[in-house]
Amino acid sequence: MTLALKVSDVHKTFVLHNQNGIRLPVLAGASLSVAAGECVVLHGRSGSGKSTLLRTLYGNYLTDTGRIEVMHQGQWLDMTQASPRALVNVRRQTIGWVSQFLRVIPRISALEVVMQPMIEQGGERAEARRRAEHLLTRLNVPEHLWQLAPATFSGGEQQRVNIARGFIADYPVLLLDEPTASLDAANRAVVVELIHEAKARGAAIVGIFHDEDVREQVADRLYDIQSRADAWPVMQ
Ligand SMILES: Nc1ncnc2c1ncn2[C@@H]1O[C@H](COP(=O)(O)OP(=O)(O)OP(=O)(O)O)[C@@H](O)[C@H]1O
Repeated sequence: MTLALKVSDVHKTFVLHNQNGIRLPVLAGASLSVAAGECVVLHGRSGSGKSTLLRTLYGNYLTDTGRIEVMHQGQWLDMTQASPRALVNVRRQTIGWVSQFLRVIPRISALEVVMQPMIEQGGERAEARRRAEHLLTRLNVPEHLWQLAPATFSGGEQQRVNIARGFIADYPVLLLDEPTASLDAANRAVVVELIHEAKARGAAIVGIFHDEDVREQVADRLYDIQSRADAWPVMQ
């Protein structure tokens, strides 16, 4: 078993500075390891901290304590101590993020939006284009939309463009934040296939899936988040 991600004793408290400095303790000693080719699904009641943990793994939130080590270009790198420059490099080469929301870039065509992560990794344009077209076809994004900027696309079309963008590059680690939310059954099935293919090539995946059916199809194991808010009252 080759580990790709090691999370040790991560604590995270939100401090609401504009609300009298109220402290919201959310993560209390989160610890998990994820191997290459494995999909771990975050599990817990609403508000238990699933999104917080996923965002923390991507370096979006600072931690109070703990380590988040990722195997990056042959070496372990602690994301909690990484410089902004290292973080950018990790996100370009090692950790992919797929959510249901597309950050729309004005005037850039859907095809270019999807190709971009692979080109940033140093991929050939022709190969990136071939893969992007293949993914957009699989995700049922009509061909007449490919040359248009996705700003005017429907919510579901934008979501599928974003999924194609998230799966085009072969990231060693993938973080999936409800990528199937509000997709129809046919497109949900495509995303499940993409996840199986990513696992088969050795991606280590951490995801949140509210759809139980999808969860059962992709999860190798569940990681139960023991919410700190269950144990601690909100403190000032
Ligand atoms: N940026 C933030 N600032 C302050 N509090 C936050 C922030 N993000 C999340 N929280 C709080 O942290 C707690 C956990 O939220 P989080 O979104 O991680 O839960 P979740 O398990 O993903 O919930 P759901 O299943 O409903 O999406 C909640 O009480 C939420 O209010």
